[in-house]
Amino acid sequence: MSQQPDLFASKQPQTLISEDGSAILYPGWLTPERATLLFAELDTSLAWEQTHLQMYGKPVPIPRLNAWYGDAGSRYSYSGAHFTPQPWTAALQNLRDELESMVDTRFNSVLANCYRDGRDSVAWHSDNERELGATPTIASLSLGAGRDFVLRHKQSQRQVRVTLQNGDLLIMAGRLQRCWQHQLPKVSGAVGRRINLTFRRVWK
Ligand SMILES: O=C(O)CCC(=O)C(=O)O
Ligand SMILES: [Fe+2]
Repeated sequence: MSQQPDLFASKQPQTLISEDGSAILYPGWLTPERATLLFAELDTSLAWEQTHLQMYGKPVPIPRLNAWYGDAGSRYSYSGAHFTPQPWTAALQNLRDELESMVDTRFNSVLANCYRDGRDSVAWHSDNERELGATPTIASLSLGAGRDFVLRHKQSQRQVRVTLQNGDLLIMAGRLQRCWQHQLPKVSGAVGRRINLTFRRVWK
């Protein structure tokens, strides 16, 4: 018997984590057509930079490109590097408005990451900088190549792994950044370019 294609079920939100914070996945939040257009636009138009972090007094390039956009004054620091946001582009502002009508949060900034290939990655971390507040709601939109994203509970070490695909939205909220870490591991073999946008609220 052939399997019924999962046309509608796959569009239902999936609760990945509901204890010690929440992580909810909205598969295909953007249609593949819109996601692919948006990927191409952001890839060529955002002010991508190579950030260096100081490690034992030496500048070390992080394994991805990034760009920071937001309201004036939403200054953000991250592992000792300071970012002053670029003003919103029309595309990013439209997305922010759509996301704000979905979740009960005002986002005043967005961190864009570009993973050029499988060697680019994000190491284990929590988005727990003070200026995000104790229980930040973070909206993470994935565009381009699918990549695995892993969450790990700080105490129990329990892991939750999900492949984030073109157009998928992940909402992380509540105590998630206090109780869990996350990473985007490197992958061997050919993998395409990926852009991730994390919309955040930075408290001044
Ligand atoms: O690229 C991703 O999906 C995650 C990025 C991330 O964790 C971050 O920028 O804090
Ligand atoms: Fe993160």
